[in-house]
Amino acid sequence: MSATKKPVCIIAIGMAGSGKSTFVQRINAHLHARIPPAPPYVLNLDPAVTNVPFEANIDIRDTVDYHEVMKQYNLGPNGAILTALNLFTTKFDQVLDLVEKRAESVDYVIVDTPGQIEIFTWSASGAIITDAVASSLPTVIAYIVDTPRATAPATFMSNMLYACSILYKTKLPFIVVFNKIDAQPHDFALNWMQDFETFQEALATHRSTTDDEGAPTYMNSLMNSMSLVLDEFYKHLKSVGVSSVTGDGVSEFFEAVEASREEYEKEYLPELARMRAQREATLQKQKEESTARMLADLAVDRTRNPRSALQDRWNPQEEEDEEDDDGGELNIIDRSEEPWPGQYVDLTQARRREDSDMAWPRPT
Ligand SMILES: Nc1nc2c(ncn2[C@@H]2O[C@H](COP(=O)(O)OP(=O)(O)OP(=O)(O)O)[C@@H](O)[C@H]2O)c(=O)[nH]1
Repeated sequence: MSATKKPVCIIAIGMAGSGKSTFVQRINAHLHARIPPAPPYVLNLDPAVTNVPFEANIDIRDTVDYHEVMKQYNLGPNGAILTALNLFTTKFDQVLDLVEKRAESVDYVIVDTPGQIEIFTWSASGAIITDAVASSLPTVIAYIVDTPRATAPATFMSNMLYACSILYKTKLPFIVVFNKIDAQPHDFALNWMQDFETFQEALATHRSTTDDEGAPTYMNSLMNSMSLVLDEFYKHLKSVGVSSVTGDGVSEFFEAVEASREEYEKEYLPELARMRAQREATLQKQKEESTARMLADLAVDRTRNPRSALQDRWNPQEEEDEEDDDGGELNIIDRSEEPWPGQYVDLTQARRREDSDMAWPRPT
């Protein structure tokens, strides 16, 4: 790896049971088996997972105790996963520091995300982590699909709509990983993606897409329209078929990752720079507008009320006089340094104290 070449970060996202953890284990093993070995840097962001089938370099479970979060905040499982992720995100700068220290020696950083997909994809923490990683390393989303389950057109469509929403949210290079091809080859999915009419036929012949009288159901017509929308999304999509169990397709996956690195550099980075410049320009414009508004308000006030405006002007002489009065400093009084701090003095009983030079009034 050249000194300037940064590692690619692969963020593995997928519905529960899609085989995400098995996939992460498989690509981890694949990189270890390379000649020479290229062990990746692995992050586990799932606080609730009991067994991680791979050796994670950074594990959220070492930082946050998910069961303790449940108890302390009185939360259910999903709330606790989200809270654990939020807590971990507050320390994510340290994680990035550790990752950056390894940037010279690793080719890949792999991130496994919580099993409940929406906790990562639709939470502020997920967005913060993704943005933080993507602004320092070339980053690609690996969206894992359970291929045997996606043979039902409706499941396929909902998976693809989800993928599409993540793509539009992150704007990062995206690889759809059709997993479990040992159990179900993914050519049907490629067909559906290349030719939407084939998908519509599959929809029409699928039992649940017609009602009792044989007319297309609401879901059927919705999905027909959606497949037209998704057609555009499919055109820009990389997809590979993988078996996390046998290792089939893993090399093709890494070819897609390398292509994604180029895509990140050509498309995402300039876009990121453009967005940052735009954000700064907007902020600057807002600042200028609010200053101009304030000055305009002041001008109106002065025209309406010229006498008080005159009095309100800064007079350096006045300031000098004031400084003379109190030495120009705010005096902080520390009462604990008084001779008898906070002491109640009964004047009728007062006796002269040795260290006092005050003449106390005597009762008559
Ligand atoms: N046949 C086959 N089964 C697989 C493959 N990948 C994963 N599985 C199985 O799918 C099930 C789910 O796999 P996990 O890796 O636990 O899935 P996950 O998405 O991490 O699940 P969560 O822990 O809920 O996030 C397990 O029984 C795996 O053995 C594959 O490529 N082929």
